[in-house]
Amino acid sequence: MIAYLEHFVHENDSEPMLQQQHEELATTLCQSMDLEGTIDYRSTAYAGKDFGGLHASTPFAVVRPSGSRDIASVIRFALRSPNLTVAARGNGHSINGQAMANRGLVIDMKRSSETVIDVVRLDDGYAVDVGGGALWEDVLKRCVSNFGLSPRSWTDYLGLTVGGTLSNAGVSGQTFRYGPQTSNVTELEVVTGNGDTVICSDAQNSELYFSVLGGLGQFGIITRARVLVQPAPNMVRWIRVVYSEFAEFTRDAESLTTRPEGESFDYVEGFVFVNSDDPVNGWPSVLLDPDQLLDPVFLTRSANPVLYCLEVALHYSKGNCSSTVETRIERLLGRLRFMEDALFQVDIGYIDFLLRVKEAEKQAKVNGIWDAPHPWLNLFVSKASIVDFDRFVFKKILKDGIGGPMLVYPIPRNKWDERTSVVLPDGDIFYIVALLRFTNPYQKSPSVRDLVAQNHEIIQVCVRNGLDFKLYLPHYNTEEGWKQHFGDRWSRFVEMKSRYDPMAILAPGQKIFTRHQSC
Ligand SMILES: Cc1cc2nc3c(=O)[nH]c(=O)nc-3n(C[C@H](O)[C@H](O)[C@H](O)COP(=O)(O)OP(=O)(O)OC[C@H]3O[C@@H](n4cnc5c(N)ncnc54)[C@H](O)[C@@H]3O)c2cc1C
Repeated sequence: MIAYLEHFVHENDSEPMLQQQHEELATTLCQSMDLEGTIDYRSTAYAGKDFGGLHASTPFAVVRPSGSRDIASVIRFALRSPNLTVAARGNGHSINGQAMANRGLVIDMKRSSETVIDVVRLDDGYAVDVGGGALWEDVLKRCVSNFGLSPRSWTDYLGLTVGGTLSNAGVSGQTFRYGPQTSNVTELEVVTGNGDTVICSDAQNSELYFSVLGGLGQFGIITRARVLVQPAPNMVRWIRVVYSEFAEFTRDAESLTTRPEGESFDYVEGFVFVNSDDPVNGWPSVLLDPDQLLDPVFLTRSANPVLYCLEVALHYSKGNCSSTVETRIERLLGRLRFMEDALFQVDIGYIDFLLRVKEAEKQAKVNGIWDAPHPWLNLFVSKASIVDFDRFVFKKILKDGIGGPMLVYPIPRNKWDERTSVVLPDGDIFYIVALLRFTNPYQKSPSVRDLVAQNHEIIQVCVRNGLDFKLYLPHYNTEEGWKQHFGDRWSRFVEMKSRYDPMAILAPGQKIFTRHQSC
């Protein structure tokens, strides 16, 4: 069987398979792997693309497993082959081909199961067990509607899978309080690159557990996660305030993200925008409600090329006394030094707040910019370097905007578990910087190649000026790049790889290791 497969993987480059051959192969492979799910050789094009739209590949086949047993079978099958690789594909929302397997097997995790959620009682609260392929959006809806519970730590956009974000970190405006999503699970079920299905946690198989969290899919495929939850509020006051000076913005943002619970908002983020009336990059991007009109007076308030918006939110319940909520918000806002009257706010349902990017997605799909390439760059920049980053990058290189959000907000390091595979810059506080570029296919705009080059320029400027930073959702093409990224944690990463995926079968699209050839 393996020899038969190799024939198709390697020798049939120029001869497309006939439909009958496809079907024969699918049936034979399904039997050989003993799959309960399906394998598809024809409708595979989607698995050779991703949200970034910068890379393409040709998977050999897409497997739609019925559960973790199928996933283990696929990995064991690949282990027996001379050089097959296996990529778990969450929702393919990576930028640089990380979920691809050129000529390998792509496991479509999103279709692996329905989002079935079981509540688990812990000593000090509750958690839910969810499949690795579940979309966070579905987890949210089911947790709230079935149990009145909600995960504590989110990403801004919820069309991402549980396994996909846990393989990176998963950050958003709640990270300052609860840590990234990798700090908000207590147990995982993982199918390793050896084909073993292992339950792991802090107390059980902890080496695998911490390697997998933020492990870029290198050690195993997450088939289930136990996610911490808490009672869900039903309303949110969503507020944006504007600063003309970076120092004041960072002072207030750092203060809000390091105060004890009860003395701050429930969500804190921030972004940089252009001091103009440009609808995408300028002041209009700060408005929270289409009915809010921009007062022209704001446009003349500051001579700075870019301004800073602090975005905060407070949870409350419809039953709360409105004057108590107002008093709390006034007290919290009263300690901030934003530009006078540059305050915008709306009340919104909790689920709508968490799904806020979905609205933008709908609009972007209509405009064609959702499906166009996204040369995004995400960084963690230490507090010690963020002023220089503002000076060199926001105020110079990006002073005209990027056609999308330029997020920047602080995170205390003590909310991260240093035993996971995620690497962070030094210091007690670092900033998340996300340059979320959108390119408009219908308008004259810089080429994607120029934007990728600008990302390289930003990285080079950071390196040349000695800024302390790490790439988030990292992407390197050379081993040297990865070694530098991991620094003194590289040898541990390599050791864990040799233990849990010794043939380097998993997540080849990360381009960290090369599949070992079997004889
Ligand atoms: C619109 C948008 C908004 C975003 N917002 C945020 C945000 O606010 N915060 C944030 O932190 N990130 C954000 N991201 C980035 C996102 O977290 C990552 O791109 C994530 O990898 C995408 O999830 P996915 O489920 O599509 O994974 P994929 O892109 O499909 O996979 C990512 C990597 O994880 C591996 N993988 C996937 N599933 C599993 C699994 N079950 N087990 C093991 N490995 C697996 C893949 O092989 C691949 O290497 C955003 C991305 C987009 C496109």
